[in-house]
Amino acid sequence: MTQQLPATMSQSLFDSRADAIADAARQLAALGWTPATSSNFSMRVDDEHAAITISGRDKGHLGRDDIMLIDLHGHAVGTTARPSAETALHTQVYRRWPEMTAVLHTHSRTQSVASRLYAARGTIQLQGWELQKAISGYTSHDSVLEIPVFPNTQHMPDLVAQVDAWLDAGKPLHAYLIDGHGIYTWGRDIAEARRHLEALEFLLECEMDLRRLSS
Ligand SMILES: CSC[C@@H](O)[C@@H](O)C(=O)COP(=O)(O)O
Ligand SMILES: [Zn+2]
Repeated sequence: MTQQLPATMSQSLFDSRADAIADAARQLAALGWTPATSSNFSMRVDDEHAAITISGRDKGHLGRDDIMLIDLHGHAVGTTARPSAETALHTQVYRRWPEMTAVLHTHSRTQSVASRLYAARGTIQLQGWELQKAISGYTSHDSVLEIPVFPNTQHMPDLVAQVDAWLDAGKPLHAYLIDGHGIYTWGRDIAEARRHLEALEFLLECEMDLRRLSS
């Protein structure tokens, strides 16, 4: 793949983002959270651009050539490659929160099963778990951490609209599940996004264990 960069963007900047995405993806794939080419990952590069995984690639074996540049409206920049089918969900985060620089989307079994279990309710309310404090802004296990579960659709504008509606209602949002699909979360840097993802995976496992053991 040939990736032409804008004149104002250095190759080393783009490469550092591509390498960080590939590293994170490899580690998440090793955990079994990106089966069968699923999942997608991105990082902000500057105020107008992000680096994102090319659609359909094996996320456990990404190299620089599997990452491409887009603008914050999801258009390819300097390449004919096709960005992730779910690019609109990444650019939505970058447009809404200038401080966010990484978006991670995975398809673990836990995320997938939890999304189905709680889809009818439309939300998972986590409370009482110490690990809630791994989510930025949460300082106590006592607070309620609410993760919405949106219906799945192949039509990205509908998903984007559901996320917008949640935020426009003034509700906090650090992550969301999509029914039968997976999870999206983000962070001010990729380490924060990973911390959110790992904490949420753990919290969803705990909730489902509790449900299983108390039924
Ligand atoms: C391989 S099925 C999963 C896809 O439909 C999609 O949900 C996904 O996560 C990966 O899509 P991609 O276009 O590679 O970013
Ligand atoms: Zn997906």
